[in-house]
Amino acid sequence: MASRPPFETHFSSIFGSSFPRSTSDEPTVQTSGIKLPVIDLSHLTNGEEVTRKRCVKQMVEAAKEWGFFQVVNHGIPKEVFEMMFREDKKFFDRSFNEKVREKFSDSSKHCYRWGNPNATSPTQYSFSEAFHITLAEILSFSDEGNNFRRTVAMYVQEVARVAHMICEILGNQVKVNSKYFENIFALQNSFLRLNKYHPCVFGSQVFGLVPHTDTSFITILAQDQIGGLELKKNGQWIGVKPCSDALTVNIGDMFQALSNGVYQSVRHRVIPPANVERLSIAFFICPYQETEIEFSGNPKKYRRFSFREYKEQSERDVKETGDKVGLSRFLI
Ligand SMILES: O=C(O)CCC(=O)C(=O)O
Ligand SMILES: [Fe+2]
Repeated sequence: MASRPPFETHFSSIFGSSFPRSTSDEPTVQTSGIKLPVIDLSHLTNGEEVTRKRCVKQMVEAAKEWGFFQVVNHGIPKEVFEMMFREDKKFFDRSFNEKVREKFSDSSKHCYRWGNPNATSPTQYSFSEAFHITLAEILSFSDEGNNFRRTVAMYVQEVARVAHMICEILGNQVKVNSKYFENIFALQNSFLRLNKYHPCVFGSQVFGLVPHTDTSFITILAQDQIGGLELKKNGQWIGVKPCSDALTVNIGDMFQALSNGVYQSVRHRVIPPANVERLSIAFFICPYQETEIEFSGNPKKYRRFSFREYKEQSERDVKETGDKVGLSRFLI
């Protein structure tokens, strides 16, 4: 049984096989000569105070200027990634029918996505499949005869430690109470998204994942060595080169709001691979539905809102416009 979703048939049934080329999202890609900041996390724990301060400064500057950075020496053993990617591959290798049919729990009806059934233009279509797991759901998985649950739980524990450290450091610089993230890090509303990207026969106008910002506080991404992630900086799309042993961290909308716009939740997208498949694993640190997001200083750039309100507004906007309007809706 084939594991690949029927992207081509689906895409052609919506748009036909020859569609007008769109110019709505610039294809400019600059990959050479620009390097994402790399933060060595061992400097936070092993170094002298001056080294630690320098490291914090680098991270804060990266969050302000890029909204993206890579972290190395994060202390997560290589085997943890190897095991997680093995389970990830096994999940996507199941037959397409099984993936569509599978319901892991009542609250996860939309846990498996492929393509985009609501796309009204080719540029809104993602040539990828994704599996969302909220951390609360992990415990409800059965682990009969496979290691999926155990591996995900182990992976999350490791990545959460790194995420917590980064959130606290970044929060500290923008007046966020040091206890703030302790509560969030019960992690029940954070989630993991496994992404699988497929080569696309329709050319470079179709994305692996459409341009978007993340709704999270931060997102921590592990990716294989294929590449394709791009971020927008000064109006240009820049490729994020995979770097073995590094995790990619990006600021999401919640941290942009909490920091009064100091940290940047930057648009990013994925270009489909040419003739191989690509896997990535994104861990989204999110508040609880009721958590109120508000900068604690003055003047405030955004009005106070709850995470639930933000998500509901985004869902309405996506339905009506095909895109999330995002934080500009909450400007004062
Ligand atoms: O796969 C990637 O490189 C990026 C994934 C991503 O942006 C997301 O899942 O929100
Ligand atoms: Fe993203």
